[in-house]
Amino acid sequence: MEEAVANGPAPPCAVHLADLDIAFRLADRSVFTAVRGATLRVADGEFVAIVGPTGCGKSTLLNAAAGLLTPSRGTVEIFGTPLAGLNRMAGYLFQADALFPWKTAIENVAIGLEIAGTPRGEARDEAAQWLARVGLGSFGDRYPHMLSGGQRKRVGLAQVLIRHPKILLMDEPFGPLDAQTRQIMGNLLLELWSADRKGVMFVTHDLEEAIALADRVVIMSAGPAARIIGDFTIPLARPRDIAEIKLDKAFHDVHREIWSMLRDEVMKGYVQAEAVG
Ligand SMILES: Nc1ncnc2c1ncn2[C@@H]1O[C@H](COP(=O)(O)OP(=O)(O)OP(=O)(O)O)[C@@H](O)[C@H]1O
Repeated sequence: MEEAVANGPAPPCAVHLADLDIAFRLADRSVFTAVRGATLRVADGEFVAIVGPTGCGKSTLLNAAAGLLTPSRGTVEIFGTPLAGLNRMAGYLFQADALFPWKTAIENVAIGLEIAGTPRGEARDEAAQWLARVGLGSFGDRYPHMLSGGQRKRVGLAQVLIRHPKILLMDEPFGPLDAQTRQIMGNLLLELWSADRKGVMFVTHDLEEAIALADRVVIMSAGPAARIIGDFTIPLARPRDIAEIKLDKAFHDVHREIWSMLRDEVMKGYVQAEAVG
């Protein structure tokens, strides 16, 4: 039951995954249960990071929230409505670039609006504003291969945010970037998110990144049949600077607390990966 607040019932969660089992049928017809009994609520405007050992099921859980796969048990609700098909309230940012190589940066950012029916000139104007917001105001005419990895991520972020999704689903979005660029992108993400808070599910294997960004960090156990085994509120004030917050004593305290749980699962994850490999 949703918690009641002073002025009536609490508003529905942006994402509510309730008791999900997610299973895959393998080539030999056997069934592999990747996730079992996972329950996760992401409130509107809340930034939740999901961390766990490699291969535990983080992307699988995100894909269930995206409507890209159907759980074998349990329910997915988006703002209180059961999800049927693709989650059209969500914007996705994945590890791999999703830019069209034959379109310029500004065309890549504008395309979502154009497809939704916004006249081309208007879509371009808005795309130019978004490119400026992500620090690429003078790069609109460049094709993706003329941009650095970090710049392509900025274009990707603008491409998602221009459509004003109500929820952001992010799967290791800064994974391929070097450490400094990751920090810069993390700060940019926090700046944009703070200006217009949405519910965020952010998958990462990097506990430091998760703590620096999120309001809550959720820990998954090693698979198969991975479960959510920890849910930590991050007691760090905002606004945050990703580099500076990592020097904070409170950051170290919460990192130690979460890592004491995560460490064992990471070790199990490696043992299982070696056994399969
Ligand atoms: N389509 C599929 N068919 C069969 N098994 C799958 C499928 N997709 C994922 N899996 C398995 O489900 C488990 C969870 O995969 P998932 O990609 O969600 O893990 P992850 O935690 O995101 O991993 P990583 O941190 O390495 O990216 C893995 O054992 C994976 O091999």
